[in-house]
Amino acid sequence: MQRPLSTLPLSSAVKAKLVTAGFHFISDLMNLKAPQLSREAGVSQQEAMAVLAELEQGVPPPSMSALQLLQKEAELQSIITFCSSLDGALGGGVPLGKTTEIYGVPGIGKTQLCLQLAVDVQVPQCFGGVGGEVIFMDTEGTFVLQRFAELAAAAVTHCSLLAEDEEQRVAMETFTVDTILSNTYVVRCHDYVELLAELRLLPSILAARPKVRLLVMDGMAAPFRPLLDDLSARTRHLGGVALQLAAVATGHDVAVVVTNQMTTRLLGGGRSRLVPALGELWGHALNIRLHLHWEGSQRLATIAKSPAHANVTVQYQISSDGFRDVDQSHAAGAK
Ligand SMILES: Nc1ncnc2c1ncn2[C@@H]1O[C@H](COP(=O)(O)OP(=O)(O)OP(=O)(O)O)[C@@H](O)[C@H]1O
Repeated sequence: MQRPLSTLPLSSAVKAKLVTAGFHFISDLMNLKAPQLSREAGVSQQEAMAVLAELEQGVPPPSMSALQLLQKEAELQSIITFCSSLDGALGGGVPLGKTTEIYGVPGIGKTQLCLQLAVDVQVPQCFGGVGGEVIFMDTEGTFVLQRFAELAAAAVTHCSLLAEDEEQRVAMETFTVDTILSNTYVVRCHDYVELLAELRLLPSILAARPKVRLLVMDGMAAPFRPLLDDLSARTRHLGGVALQLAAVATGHDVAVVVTNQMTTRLLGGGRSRLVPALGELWGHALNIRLHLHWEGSQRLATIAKSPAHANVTVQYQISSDGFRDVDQSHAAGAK
């Protein structure tokens, strides 16, 4: 596990300069001398020497007992996907407090699932939801308002049909398309600089909006494409992003969901295969990876990585109402 620079007792101005220059972990600084650090991070020689002196001192990492971790895990809820077979495979849905990546080929339904989750996170608690709000970071203009409103309307209709007691009928008064739209905060990021800046603001945004339970980052690879010629900077930035997302997930009990595209990896001998973009290190940094793919004309979701669940594959479809089970005789999710 890499130690973040934020654990060092440095001034926030120096930390900000280091992060802007792409230094996020103690290991990023390990083999640097003060003049190089000063040059690369835009800090004074004195500040660079102070940073390196702190590294030598070492700081004990924060810790939590296994029992505390177990209690925290037990309290964490999940966001239902409205596809009961996927919820079952994930142990109840997309978990709060964890980072989840959805990857797959274009058109397979990554954005549709993100939009669906952005609606579902707002399902009232008395229907089995978490009654939260959502921040949707959109890097490629994929947040299509009309489609989102369509999914919201379908979810509202679904829940209103299920409402059977007074508590649920009262909850429906504030679970409307309008409230879903007004509890969805859309942030458009055009490049990695904007994205990194937004991420740095996230802790204060989340402090101001304590009901946010889902952070979606749709299109993780796109902003970093310009850095393909500078792989070490890209790796450093991605490492920092993964760390910030993990901190948001655990520190604010938020489900962090990112989407990733596929890229071609050459295997030699003229052979190639499709793999998730952004590399192995990125993949290791996330808690759960969900692979959406085709089998003939059938859409499948496979849990490619999870610390707690088997690598199960389930079928799903995208209907006009949204992300759903193939067998509609299954419950659609909310209870
Ligand atoms: N109203 C709808 N009714 C049924 N299916 C729809 C509807 N809207 C979108 N879809 C399906 O969703 C697909 C698009 O999915 P989505 O945009 O989530 O793909 P993606 O995996 O995010 O792709 P990319 O990597 O290109 O962004 C469409 O090709 C279509 O099959």
